[in-house]
Amino acid sequence: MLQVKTFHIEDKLRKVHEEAVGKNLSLLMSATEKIEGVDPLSFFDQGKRIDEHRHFWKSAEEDFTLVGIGSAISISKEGQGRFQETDKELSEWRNNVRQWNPYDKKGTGTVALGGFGFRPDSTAEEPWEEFPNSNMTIPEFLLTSDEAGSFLTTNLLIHPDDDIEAVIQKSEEDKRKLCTSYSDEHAPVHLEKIEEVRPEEWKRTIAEATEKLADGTLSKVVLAREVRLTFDSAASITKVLQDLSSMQNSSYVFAFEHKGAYFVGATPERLVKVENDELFSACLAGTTPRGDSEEEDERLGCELLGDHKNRLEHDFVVQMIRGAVETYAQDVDIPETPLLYKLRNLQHLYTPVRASLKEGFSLLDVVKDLHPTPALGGLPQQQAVDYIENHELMNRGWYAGPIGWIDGGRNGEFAVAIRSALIRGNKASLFAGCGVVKDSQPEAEYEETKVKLKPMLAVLGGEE
Ligand SMILES: C=C(O[C@@H]1C=C(C(=O)O)C=C[C@H]1O)C(=O)O
Repeated sequence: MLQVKTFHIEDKLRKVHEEAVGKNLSLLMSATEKIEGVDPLSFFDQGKRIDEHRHFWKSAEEDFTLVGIGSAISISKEGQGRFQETDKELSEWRNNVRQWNPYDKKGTGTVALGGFGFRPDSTAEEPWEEFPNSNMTIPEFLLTSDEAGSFLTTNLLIHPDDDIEAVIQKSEEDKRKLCTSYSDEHAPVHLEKIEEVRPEEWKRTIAEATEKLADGTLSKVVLAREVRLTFDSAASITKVLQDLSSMQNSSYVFAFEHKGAYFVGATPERLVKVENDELFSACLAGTTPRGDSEEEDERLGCELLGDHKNRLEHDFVVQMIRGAVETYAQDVDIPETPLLYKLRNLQHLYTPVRASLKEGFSLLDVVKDLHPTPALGGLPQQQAVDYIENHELMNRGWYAGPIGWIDGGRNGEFAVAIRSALIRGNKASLFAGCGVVKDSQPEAEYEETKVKLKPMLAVLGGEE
């Protein structure tokens, strides 16, 4: 067992409980301590002994991991106001928190992790029955790891009628379990069946969309499809996260658990990040495969940079993101021409966005206006979203929605939940989509989605 240095928070808990009794009010307590020798994946794995509500987040560009176990505060909203209502409720809890956090570290303390479904109004349709429309959770136990070390935050909602000694004992036991390194073997799954959901019909929807696009009502629409897998046994999410982390460079690796179902993936696409009031977004649209040799890879990259159809798809995203960011930020810096963003199986056109967040706005304000960008929805936004609702052959649920975290100090990051799968026991649904413009070819788009499915397929027993 690893030796973990922790400070004890008993006295703090007793003090908060006394106050809760005195005021006859539930109070949120948050205490952050520095710990050593805890591996984030092990912490996640051990979390299943404590609560079936776990979150995992690894940043794409830096060594920064968050793991949340259990929930002190869980906020689920739906409808057009879901981002702002979530923001408001989080602020109310944070304004009233009894907090001990001697570290000035982003991603510690009352961090909320979670995500929002693609549509504001979608209900729990198959296969998303376990997932609320949106959920942001302040976990009971949060591990924050970066190159400077690891921090453990305990967030507990203390009620006046709690048996505080029992609460103290349980939280100490839970922490001990979480900080014990895992010994279980995590075997890969064996794939028994792959079922593409109506591939020929999907290609026909692409052809129909190009007709609609040719008449000018829509400029771009993103259409996705689903592939269903069956395994010989339940998939180990720890193993899936481990493999995604080692195989997928430049990608956010994530898992969100709700009632035994897991939304897992490795997405390359940042929606927006705010750190020290600096705002970063990214335009990612336009796709080609990686080459087998260096020369071929370079040739494919050059062709992508010069390809009219892909540049058009990409420019729609740049224009829209610029407009949304300018509302909330100043000194907006967006290069004129895109770069290449190279992943293991694919390369994308990529334009980074940098700006300064204006005072008085929060990360979720920006998320509300950015989502969905034309990289996931289309243009004009509402017509494209309605077109998707009426024509796509699957329920998006959280696929292509914003997922991420936000702390109490205006720092946080949201990515777009693509290259993802919903896993439940020995079954999984994988999702992948592509931007359709008037010149798109159904067969080429089908092939593109096949490559986009590879990262998840490869860690679920399929071929890469
Ligand atoms: C919709 C997806 O990817 C999006 C579509 C892209 C494209 O059409 O070129 C590229 C990156 C993503 O913005 C997906 O992977 O499911």
